[in-house]
Amino acid sequence: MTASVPRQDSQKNNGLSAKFFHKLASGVPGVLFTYCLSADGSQHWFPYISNRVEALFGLDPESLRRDAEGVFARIHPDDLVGLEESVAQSAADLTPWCYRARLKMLDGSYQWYEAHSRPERQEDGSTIWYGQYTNIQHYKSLEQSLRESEEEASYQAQFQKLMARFSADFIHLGFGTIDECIDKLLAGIGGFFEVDRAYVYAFTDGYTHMTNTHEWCADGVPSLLESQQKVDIRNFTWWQEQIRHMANQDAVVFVEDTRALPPEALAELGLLEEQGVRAMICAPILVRGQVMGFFGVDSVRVRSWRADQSELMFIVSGLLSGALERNRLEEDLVNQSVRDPLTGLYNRRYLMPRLHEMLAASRRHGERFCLAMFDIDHFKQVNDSLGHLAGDVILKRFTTLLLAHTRANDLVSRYGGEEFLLVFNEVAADQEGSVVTRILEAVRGEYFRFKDDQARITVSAGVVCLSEFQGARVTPEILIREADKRLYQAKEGGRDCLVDAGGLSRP
Ligand SMILES: Nc1nc2c(ncn2[C@@H]2O[C@H](COP(=O)(O)OP(=O)(O)OP(=O)(O)O)[C@@H](O)[C@H]2O)c(=O)[nH]1
Repeated sequence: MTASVPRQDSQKNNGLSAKFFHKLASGVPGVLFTYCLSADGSQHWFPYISNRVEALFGLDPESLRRDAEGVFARIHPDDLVGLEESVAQSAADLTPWCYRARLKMLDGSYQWYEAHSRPERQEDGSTIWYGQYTNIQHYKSLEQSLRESEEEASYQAQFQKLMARFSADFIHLGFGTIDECIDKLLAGIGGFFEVDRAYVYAFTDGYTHMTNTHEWCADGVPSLLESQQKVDIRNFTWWQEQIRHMANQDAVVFVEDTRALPPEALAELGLLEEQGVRAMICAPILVRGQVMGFFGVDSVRVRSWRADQSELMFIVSGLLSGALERNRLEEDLVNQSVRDPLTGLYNRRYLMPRLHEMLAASRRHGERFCLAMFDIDHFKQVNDSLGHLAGDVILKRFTTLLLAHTRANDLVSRYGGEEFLLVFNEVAADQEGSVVTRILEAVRGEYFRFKDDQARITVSAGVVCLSEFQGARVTPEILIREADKRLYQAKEGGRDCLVDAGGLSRP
């Protein structure tokens, strides 16, 4: 359809009716036309096209009567091939030609038009269509906004569904499963928001440091969890300001392009650049009214967040806040029931089931451990001479010494009044005493201060190890009874000493 040939006006002989027809055509909203395509498809023209084509597209009807190319040049490039194919098809089988395409208007914008026409074959083999095309932009816009609102409704519905699922997970949270639940939530939300990272951070008191506690990363996005432990944020001026906003105004931190951050965020920008973060949103996590941390999402590209993204972030951070608050309450309750309030050490209620578990594990895997029972010597005298409060201070100080001379995975508990029980992994043969010896020596060298008074105390210990029982079935009660018996022997032996399988020794 490239060549053009001058044509005679086929309606030349019909002056009167043509005049009438022009009037009629100028009254209808669309463009009326007859369109002719030569038999070989090489030439096309509009024998008639109503004058509105000039007002709408600035095209001269006269020249279109010779060559239709002017109209075709106005068709949106994405619609042109399909339109030409549909014309060829209609010419081949003489089915009505109906098509929707975008046309370039006088102001340069594209608007949707819909054409309806019927073809007729001419004697010379050419095809002529009689029809009209009308502007359907209004319907298209309506259709588009309908589609968008449907998509929006389905987005909202999916988000609600996701939240409902995670709320149920958090409500039925089993003890010790909160981390797993948070990880699942981050994965679900990260995927839904189509972000590169979703995470939870915890602040230290006074907002001096922050630690990444949970993280989800999209495929191929590197994890930051390990590098984001105890990050010193004291020099992050801008970030400190954001924390204040989160705390006071319940605000979210909303960043669509990190490079547009204000100049005072220079240090923060350095860190974000290092991490490859270009956009982020963070919402506060509040526990008991305090900002304890934040929930955030990152994008490695600049991002235009949804207008309601802040609200959605708040819904997620609210869910996290509730779950963390409840979890903390439960942990407090459990702690209160298994910890001694004076020293903070585990009590007997915690110790006994743990010992059962350790013995069962030892039967399965052959792990050995030892048990040392300590008792402060002449503690009654300390109480009597310095007072009960001074006695308490000594018990607390002795606890600190015990913890300082044991390892994190040793089990330290307050067994009774001034009796403490230490369970520690069996060390090399003949070395069992060394852990206990160190503690006895540390206590002996310590000045216990209370107001203006100071006291020196000693402790005695009875030590028993699992290996002594050579495979015989052992219970926690048997072990404790044996340790207690040896402790008594240590007291009998003059105190400030320990008794183990090898007998009494005084370090
Ligand atoms: N201050 C204080 N004293 C406690 C606490 N629990 C137990 N005691 C005291 O610890 C003392 C233990 O005394 P005894 O069992 O007679 O033994 P002891 O004086 O330490 O003598 P030996 O064990 O034989 O060296 C008692 O006076 C208890 O009242 C506590 O929580 N605080």
